[in-house]
Amino acid sequence: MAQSITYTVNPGGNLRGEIRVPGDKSMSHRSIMLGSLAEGVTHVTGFLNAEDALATLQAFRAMGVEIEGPANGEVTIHGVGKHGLKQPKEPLYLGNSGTSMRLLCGLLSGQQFDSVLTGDKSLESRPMRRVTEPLALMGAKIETEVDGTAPLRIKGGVALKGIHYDLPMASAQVKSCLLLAGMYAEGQTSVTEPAPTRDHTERMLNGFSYPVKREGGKAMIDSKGSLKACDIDVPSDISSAAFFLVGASIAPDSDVTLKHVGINPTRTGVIDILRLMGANIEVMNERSVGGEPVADIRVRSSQLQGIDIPEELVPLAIDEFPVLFVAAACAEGQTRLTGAKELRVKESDRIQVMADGLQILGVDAQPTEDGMIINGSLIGGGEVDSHGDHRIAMAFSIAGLRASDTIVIRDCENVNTSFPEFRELATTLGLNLNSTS
Ligand SMILES: O=C(O)C1=C[C@@H](OP(=O)(O)O)[C@@H](O)[C@H](O)C1
Ligand SMILES: C=C(OP(=O)(O)O)C(=O)O
Repeated sequence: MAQSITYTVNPGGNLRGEIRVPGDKSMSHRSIMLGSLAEGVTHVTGFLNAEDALATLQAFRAMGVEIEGPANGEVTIHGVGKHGLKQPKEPLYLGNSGTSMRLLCGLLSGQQFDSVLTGDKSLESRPMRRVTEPLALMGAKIETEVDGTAPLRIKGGVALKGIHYDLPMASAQVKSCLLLAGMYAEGQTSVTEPAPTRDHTERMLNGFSYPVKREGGKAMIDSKGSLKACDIDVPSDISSAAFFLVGASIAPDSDVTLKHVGINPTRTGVIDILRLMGANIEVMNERSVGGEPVADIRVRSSQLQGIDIPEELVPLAIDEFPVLFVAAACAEGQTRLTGAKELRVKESDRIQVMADGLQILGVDAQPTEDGMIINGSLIGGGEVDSHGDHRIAMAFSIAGLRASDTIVIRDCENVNTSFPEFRELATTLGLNLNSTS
């Protein structure tokens, strides 16, 4: 078992400086998956060297793909083609990573061999029927535990057929799972989403010359294409940048520039929400890198105001709510989030766990079934539990900038799943954060 890490944040301070946060997690996963299935050698730069992305990388190595790196963010993938994966000798262990499990579940349903997907305690308690049910409609044979959780036992050698599926929830993982299965299905597979979600799978498939058609909220794929190796430059992860977008907004006298951040419009809800709250955020040097928009982002302190968060922004900021709740705690007036039930089935129940922690710190935070109501107030000190959820650990670290006393955060080891350099970069900018194990 991983060592238990505790963060201690001394109150106050400000954030100043220019940094580049690590590579985008969603794109790093997909670069390994698609690079492995491509014909030829794919070079990736900016790859996220963190546990979740490495879980995907190891899974493909276990299926016979030669992958060099990561070294300084560079990964070289010797693609085996769409039908070249080999049966893994052992179950594929995917750690804490929901994206790895759900996307792989679709991809492996179309292979000729059987496979088993496992994960840590958190991942093995997350709902998987959202992928196994539509895959079953395509003909896939997958066994789950009785409550629909992993381990997932996937039968190979099954003939998949294309379906149309209306997603019941806005989920890029479910959409991507079905598109990947659709690469092995007879006829067309199409997915309609109830609201836009991150579209890295569609963009990257096109980057690998695999046709994916899009019409409004519908994405369509069939099995006729093949993937051609390409070079991928993964930009910085806006979900990691988000901690500093909030931190520099709430801490007085702050001025931070975040370099080379991915600003795909399906990911920038955090900027929109913070701007609605009155944040001072400047998006500079916008450019396109490998089919994805990228920019440098400057953020300076401001007095945030409470708002009703527009529901259409929820899927576009889905991973940023833990730290947005901290922003709301520092805002003047009330902030209300609705339409965010999905937060309850992430690495932890992010509504309950954030509400519990904020209440311990003296904040008036009331959880609701699908969101939270927060009345801005002073943040005190205390001891909170991240429940092994990386984003909760980092969100409470940022709260320290406006706390009146020390905040102790338990169970922070999973920061390594998405942002191993968090403590180092945060302290470089000015956060008083110590880590002990
Ligand atoms: O497709 C992806 O890379 C992701 C999709 C989102 O999950 P859902 O599809 O479950 O909303 C997000 O929370 C996760 O961190 C990454
Ligand atoms: C929800 C997350 O990731 P995943 O679903 O891949 O575990 C996240 O990184 O916040």
